[in-house]
Amino acid sequence: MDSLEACRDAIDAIDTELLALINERMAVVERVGEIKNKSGAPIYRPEREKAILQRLETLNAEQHGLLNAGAIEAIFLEIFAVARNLELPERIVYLGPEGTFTHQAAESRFGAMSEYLPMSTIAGVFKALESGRAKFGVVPIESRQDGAVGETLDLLATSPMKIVAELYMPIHMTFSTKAAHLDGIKRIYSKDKGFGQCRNFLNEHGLLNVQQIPVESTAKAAILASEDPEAAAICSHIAAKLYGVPMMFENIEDVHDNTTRFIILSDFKNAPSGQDKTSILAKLKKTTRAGVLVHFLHDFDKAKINLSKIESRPAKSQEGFGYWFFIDFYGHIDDKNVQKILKKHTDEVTWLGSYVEGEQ
Ligand SMILES: O=C(O)C(=O)C[C@]1(C(=O)O)C=C[C@@H](O)C=C1
Repeated sequence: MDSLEACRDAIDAIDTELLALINERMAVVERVGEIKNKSGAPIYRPEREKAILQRLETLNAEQHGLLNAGAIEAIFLEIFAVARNLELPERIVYLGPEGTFTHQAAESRFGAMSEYLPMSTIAGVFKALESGRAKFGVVPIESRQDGAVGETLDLLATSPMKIVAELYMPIHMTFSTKAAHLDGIKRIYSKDKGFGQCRNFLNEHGLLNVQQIPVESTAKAAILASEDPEAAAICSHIAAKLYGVPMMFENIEDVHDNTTRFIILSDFKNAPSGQDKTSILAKLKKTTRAGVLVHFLHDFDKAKINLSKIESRPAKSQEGFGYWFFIDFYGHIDDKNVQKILKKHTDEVTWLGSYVEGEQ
């Protein structure tokens, strides 16, 4: 096969086989959809998708395939997204507008074929889910640099929606503007966290004294900057491109491996995958009494359960000043040792979801 033409003929022949195989797979998927729709079982099964990816990655390594794990994931995540759509088209609501990092996160999991509904606030995402306007919701929950997204935690505390998946995405910011020079810029728009993540850049470019206007999202910042030549936006690459704002500087974030953790919300419980995390909210009684939290955490130690995170938030509905604790740990709600703890603290703990641990 030394000519370009011969190579292309070979590719065409392989693509014909691939297409037939993918269609064959989708016919089986359609059958799965019928079975699930009869029983009302959830369509999205992150633990099954994880198992498929792991099996294929192992197989690929044994066969010394040319694809790396990232490539296998990219191809198959899109296949899963198409498959889910075939089983039952489901709408995904996310913190918009179009072009937010959350939009990017949602697309990475639900593919190009799904129907998306952008909301301008995190509360709007929860509302759309609770009213049944969408099956899945995607919101940010924490950033490596700025910590927790308080609004998401507060809404998790009161919503019946559960976390069904988590995903980590690297965050790169641009400084985008229609102005020709930096000194023509009178205001900068971004999400509040956007300013925090680019403090060094703003300082180095003498922009700390320029008015900073926090808006709901980095995409909204790009829209505003697209309408105002005296403004700039700290926003994503996608948003700058989508709204036609030239990028003056790219990758302006202080920490280049800045990552945001997103959660996917829905109304079902995942089956255990063997590599799960669980999120709970602990409203411990009498938080002013010494040792309450220590005693609670000691139960995890005794049960040999590792915590991955603990975050305290001022309680919203307790008398006086109290705290709620958002805790993530390794394990699934159905695990025996987890059940034991949850039963012991049944009136203090709210289960927020068990889901496959995301790759960082
Ligand atoms: O196995 C299932 O439950 C399916 O629905 C099939 C399938 C797939 O394409 O392999 C699709 C969606 C689920 O999220 C997991 C796997």
